[in-house]
Amino acid sequence: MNGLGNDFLVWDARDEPLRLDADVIAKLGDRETGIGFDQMITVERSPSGGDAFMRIHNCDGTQVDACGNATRCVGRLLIEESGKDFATIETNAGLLHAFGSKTPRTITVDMGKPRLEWDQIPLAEEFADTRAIELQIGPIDEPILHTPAAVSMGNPHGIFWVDDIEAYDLSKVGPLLEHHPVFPESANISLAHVFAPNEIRVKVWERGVGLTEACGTAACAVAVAAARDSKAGRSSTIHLPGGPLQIEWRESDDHVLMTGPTEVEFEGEIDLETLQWSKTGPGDEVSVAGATE
Ligand SMILES: N[C@H](CCC[C@H](N)C(=O)O)C(=O)O
Repeated sequence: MNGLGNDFLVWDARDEPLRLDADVIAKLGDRETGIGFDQMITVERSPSGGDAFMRIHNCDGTQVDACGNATRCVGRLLIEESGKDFATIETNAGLLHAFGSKTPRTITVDMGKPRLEWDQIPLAEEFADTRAIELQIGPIDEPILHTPAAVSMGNPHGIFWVDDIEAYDLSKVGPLLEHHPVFPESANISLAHVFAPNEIRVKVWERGVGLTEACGTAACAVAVAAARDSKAGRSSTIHLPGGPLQIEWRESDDHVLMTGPTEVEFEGEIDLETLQWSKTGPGDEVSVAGATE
């Protein structure tokens, strides 16, 4: 499945628990020799009353606690399976609620509250104001990127405000920033440009993955960082390379709502001994226009 091109292997392990070690996940995630994905999502029985538990591994095999685009995809599967118009998904970052919409395959997820304190991101130092922390790369007198905002949506994000997201080689500076010592658990890195009222262009270097077409938690983090710093209102459209996500940082309860599309690319099966895999079923039918609805 994918959400705006951020793609996932979604494994239903509710009947038969699945335990894969990091190097098997990395092998499956390899786009040359494996199936290829940004994250592996394992859907498990929820021990505490959710419709399911969602386990997330980046394609480097690291387990992480939040993945917005995948939450929409799992939400869609659970909603279609149950016939209800909502689903509750338990994650290590908390219980999330997914809601269907009148547009097929478009799902809204309540991603919960952003974490904004230095030790919640987490950051290695006690920054009083996480809207702009001391961090820069490049020549001291002419830094390439500097003073990012820091937000957690259950995973760490560093957000650099720029005037042109294409003016930087994110594949080069991304890894430096992802593993910068100021982020003790590394971080997902976004370049963000507010190009119109409540319209923000974003490009993401994802922790444990690299450049992706989209990142739902980054979209949430950028929208919150912009609102906190009066660069946008509490509702904004985040334009990622793979397409737009609508984000609302709700005033009443501080929750962040993310709305966007989902797509099933194909169904398949994998022999876990040989890691051979094959397609066994189609994905979403593609509309005449060639784009999925
Ligand atoms: N693509 C995911 C984010 C994965 C974050 C992961 N790269 C991490 O290490 O936190 C999303 O849609 O939110």
